[in-house]
Amino acid sequence: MSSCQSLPRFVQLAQAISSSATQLHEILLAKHLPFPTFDEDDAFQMPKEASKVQDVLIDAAAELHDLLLDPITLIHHYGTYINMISFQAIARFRIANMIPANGQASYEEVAQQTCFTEPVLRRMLQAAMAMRIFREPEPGMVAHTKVSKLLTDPRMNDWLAIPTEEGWPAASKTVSAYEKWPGSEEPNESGFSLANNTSDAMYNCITSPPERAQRFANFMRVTASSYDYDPVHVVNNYDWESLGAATVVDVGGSQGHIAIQLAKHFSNLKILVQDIESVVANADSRVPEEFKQRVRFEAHDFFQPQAVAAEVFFLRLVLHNWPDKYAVRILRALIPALNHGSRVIIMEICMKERGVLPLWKEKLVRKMDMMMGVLLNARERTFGEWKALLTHADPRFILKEVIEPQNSYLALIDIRWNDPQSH
Ligand SMILES: C[S@@+](CC[C@H](N)C(=O)[O-])C[C@H]1O[C@@H](n2cnc3c(N)ncnc32)[C@H](O)[C@@H]1O
Repeated sequence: MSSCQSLPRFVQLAQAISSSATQLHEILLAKHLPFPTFDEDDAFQMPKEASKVQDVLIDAAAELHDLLLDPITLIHHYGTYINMISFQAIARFRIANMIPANGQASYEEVAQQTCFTEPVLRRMLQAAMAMRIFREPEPGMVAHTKVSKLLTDPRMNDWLAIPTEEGWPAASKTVSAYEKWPGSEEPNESGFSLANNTSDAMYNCITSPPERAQRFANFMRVTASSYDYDPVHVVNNYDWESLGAATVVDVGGSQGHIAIQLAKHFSNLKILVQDIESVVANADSRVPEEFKQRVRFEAHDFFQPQAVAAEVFFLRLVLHNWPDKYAVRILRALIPALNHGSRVIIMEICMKERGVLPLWKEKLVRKMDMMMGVLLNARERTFGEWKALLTHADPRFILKEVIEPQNSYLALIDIRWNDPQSH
């Protein structure tokens, strides 16, 4: 865009969109891939080679959109609380399942399966249609788009239910929580705690009733299945091979989804997954027979001193759930098991300064950061904040390298324990 500085910004943006759209078209043609549509059976997936073009297209189109709005309409556009009403209705009543695949249902038929009158239901769904969720193939009728079709999967519906049933009430109390507990480092002093009128932190509160726990588990499963969180980034972006016959402790490793992938790709590795009792209780049954010798589970509270000797302690998506005071405790609890040169690998978002990421990705990362605050009074951290956290926990934690896989928000932060006195 630098060659056309004299042109007004909206023209520069339109030109960037035009040339990037041509590039994307050529990539898709060359690879015989389908073009994106909103059709319910749409099979489009952005090829990895097109990710730079995708960044330019989305950011330029969004900037053009924002640029052409007046300020009040712009604020109105980003004030998304109204959108949550349709999302909540759709998720709570499982409305996506009321529309037949490749068919249609009338507003009246759908309304009869909910608590809404037909006019209210129609308003809810027409607001959703403005966001590409459902469509009106003819007056009075509702059909799927690719977005609403996705929600027919019960796990995807739960994925939508968590922001509406848990996140939205908690978000509305978050400013009040920061006001009530300024500078708090307690996970139970959050918008979530206020919204639920509880002194429990989110993870303790969300375990009952069972349907609530199941809904949250499904939300986590869907989130973990997105490409950004794919275990492939753990496998491909660290030199596990060079560790030889090493033991890796996956601290807070849930039911072993990362451990199984490590065992599958690195036959010399043994992985011990530690998590809370209820999580690891039956986890062994999920491990394929061929890996059972090398993937084991242990109930261990990561605030208690680590007792297992290992070459590597791996913590993925653990510390971002905790305010600094607790993250420091989790790191210090590893110290009894660390020898000079032991590795601690943290896999987390490493927040960038503003403007480094394409804006559409920065928006997603900043939402994740805000969500950690809303739910757990926690946060995502920048490189500088990770470094400061480690030094605060103990200056013998030496940050060696930050590895940033392509197409993943999660970086691998490679740390060595530096204490020649330890064995
Ligand atoms: C966000 S999940 C991350 C799971 C996994 N590491 C991954 O990358 O998908 C955080 C994990 O920390 C576990 N956890 C929470 N409190 C814990 C504690 N006190 N001791 C051990 N694990 C805990 C949770 O059960 C959960 O599995």
